[in-house]
Amino acid sequence: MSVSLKISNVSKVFEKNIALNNVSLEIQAGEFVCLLGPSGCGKSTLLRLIAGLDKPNEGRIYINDRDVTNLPPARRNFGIMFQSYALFPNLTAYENVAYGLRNKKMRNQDIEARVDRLFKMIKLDSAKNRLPSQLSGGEQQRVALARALATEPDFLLLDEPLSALDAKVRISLRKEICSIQKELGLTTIMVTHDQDEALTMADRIIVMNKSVVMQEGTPEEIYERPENPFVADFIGSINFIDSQKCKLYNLCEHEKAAIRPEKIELSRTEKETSLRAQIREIEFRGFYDRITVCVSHVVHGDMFLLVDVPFRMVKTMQFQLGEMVYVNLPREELLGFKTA
Ligand SMILES: Nc1ncnc2c1ncn2[C@@H]1O[C@H](COP(=O)(O)OP(=O)(O)OP(=O)(O)O)[C@@H](O)[C@H]1O
Repeated sequence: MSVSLKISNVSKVFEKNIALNNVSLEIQAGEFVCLLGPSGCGKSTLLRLIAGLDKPNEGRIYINDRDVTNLPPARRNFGIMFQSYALFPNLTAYENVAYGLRNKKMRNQDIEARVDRLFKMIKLDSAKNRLPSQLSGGEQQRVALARALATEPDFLLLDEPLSALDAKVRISLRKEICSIQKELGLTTIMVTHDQDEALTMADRIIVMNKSVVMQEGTPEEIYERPENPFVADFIGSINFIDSQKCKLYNLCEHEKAAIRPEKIELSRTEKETSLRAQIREIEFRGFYDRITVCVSHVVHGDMFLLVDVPFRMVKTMQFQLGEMVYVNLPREELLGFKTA
């Protein structure tokens, strides 16, 4: 069974350090939510409170509308997976997964059936009898996932589960975790500071900074409509344009505008709204080039913009360093913010 979770006005203080400041969240049954934010913003603390490994100073935590704020971790029925694989080194992969079930005094044949099913799910059937030291990092993390799922938890907590793995393994495990989560319909909360991970895996992202929630929404909402400069800057790349330049170039009425590098158009032909700019830097990024252009003004100085040009256009246009070009900032792609 999958459960809903509710965090209501939760604060946590460590001595004089405020780790969480009046945080409220609702997570639906079966939802995959990512807590995303820079180091020290309070993500892991929130996860620990949900698990019951720590208690909030203020606020309540509910599982399926039942107040569990004072319930010990063992009675909250969650599975958890950490960054460090944390497998028992002296037990085989199989016994690591079976461990929680043996503790529950489940019958041997039932344990066998369930553990076999889990090894099929993580596609590691052939490595069941190996010790953790005989498994790669990615394989160990898959065993850790199977172990977290073995007791059929009501929800799954993942604390940076992929950050110790190399890039390729990380990407394939992202997909595996997502498909297993969807297959089981299991409410899942994952802590990460990796924006790509959150954007590709989550149904909903909760962006945190300095102990508070800055914005929550689907990956598309967070990326396309960030509500404040912090979120705009933390997720993806972005150019900020100050109010003086906004007015000077007739861009928008806001105090601060922002535009993502891939939304800016670079060309050799002038448009009514385009600005003259010089190419100052070309950085090869594989499937696109990141080009830095400079729009100069004799009185108001330089405005540097990052522009992402897709690979095919790079090939046909052959932009050169130092070349004068036109940049167009489509008005509908400009995000406007009030400065604090
Ligand atoms: N047991 C503790 N004692 C004192 N301060 C703590 C404790 N745990 C966390 N903190 C502080 O609370 C704040 C939030 O920490 P937390 O671990 O939740 O951040 P985080 O977002 O998970 O960071 P990271 O991505 O680096 O793990 C930090 O300032 C941290 O130093």
